[in-house]
Amino acid sequence: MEINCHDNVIDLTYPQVMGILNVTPDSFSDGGRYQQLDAALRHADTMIQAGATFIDIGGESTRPGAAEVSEQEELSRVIPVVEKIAQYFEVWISVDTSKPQVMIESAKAGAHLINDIRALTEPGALQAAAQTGLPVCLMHMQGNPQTMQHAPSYQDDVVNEVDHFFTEHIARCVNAGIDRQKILLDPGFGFGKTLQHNYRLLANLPHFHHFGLPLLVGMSRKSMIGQLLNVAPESRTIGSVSCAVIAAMAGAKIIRVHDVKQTFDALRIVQATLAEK
Ligand SMILES: Nc1nc2[nH]c(SCC(=O)O)nc2c(=O)[nH]1
Repeated sequence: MEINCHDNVIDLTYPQVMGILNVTPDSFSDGGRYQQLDAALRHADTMIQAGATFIDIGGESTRPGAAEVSEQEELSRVIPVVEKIAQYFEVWISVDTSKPQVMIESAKAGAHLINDIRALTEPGALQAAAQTGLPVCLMHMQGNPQTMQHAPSYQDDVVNEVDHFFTEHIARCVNAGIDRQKILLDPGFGFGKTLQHNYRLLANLPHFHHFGLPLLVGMSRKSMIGQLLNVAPESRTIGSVSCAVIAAMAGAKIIRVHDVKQTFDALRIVQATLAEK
């Protein structure tokens, strides 16, 4: 399994690490630390040195209750970082955005992947993503960041509802001219899910392999770990790596994390194990 962008191909036979770079003032676990360009580039370099294949740049915090960010503000946060990382580093650049203009400008600046927690549902986003020609990650979310954690519930089993969501949004993307082989799927841990919903999705990740598309997962330092361990986000590394190993052993191909070195080392163990299956 692989993904490609402008003749860059990433072999996804084994799971890869995506390092999180929040260039926001209010992200839940590292908000404000990388808002300055030099700090952002230093952190990107650290994560690349630690084994990250992707760097995911986010200019809008999606923490429940986080402030909305204007298009201009998000562009001013994200584009300079994309430009400099593309200029100085050999790494796949993912941009975590729902805004069409941020997608377009990021592609021009050298991004390789569009990562949209709203699955290209904002006005103009689908057309913008198709126009860039970049691979896209479609993530499931119930509701929106402001309301999604107010008693999430599913009529059917959460796995079946996420599966239906993927079917619907893959078709929507293909109809808009996006190559099906450029789509990645993500169940959206913590986005409109209870603790049980999150672990039901983790326990049943192999269910989604029937789409024949790479799975991207993001559980790093999230409340699905905090609610079990009762520790602050920066103390959830072991829980996060545990989730990464479970997901990678279940066939997830891209693991989106804060703790790159620890996850990279754990995925080396996973790779040695999967190679002997
Ligand atoms: N694809 C994808 N993108 C994401 N962006 C965030 S922002 C909240 C946080 O990092 O806790 N989460 C995710 C995720 O789970 N999957």
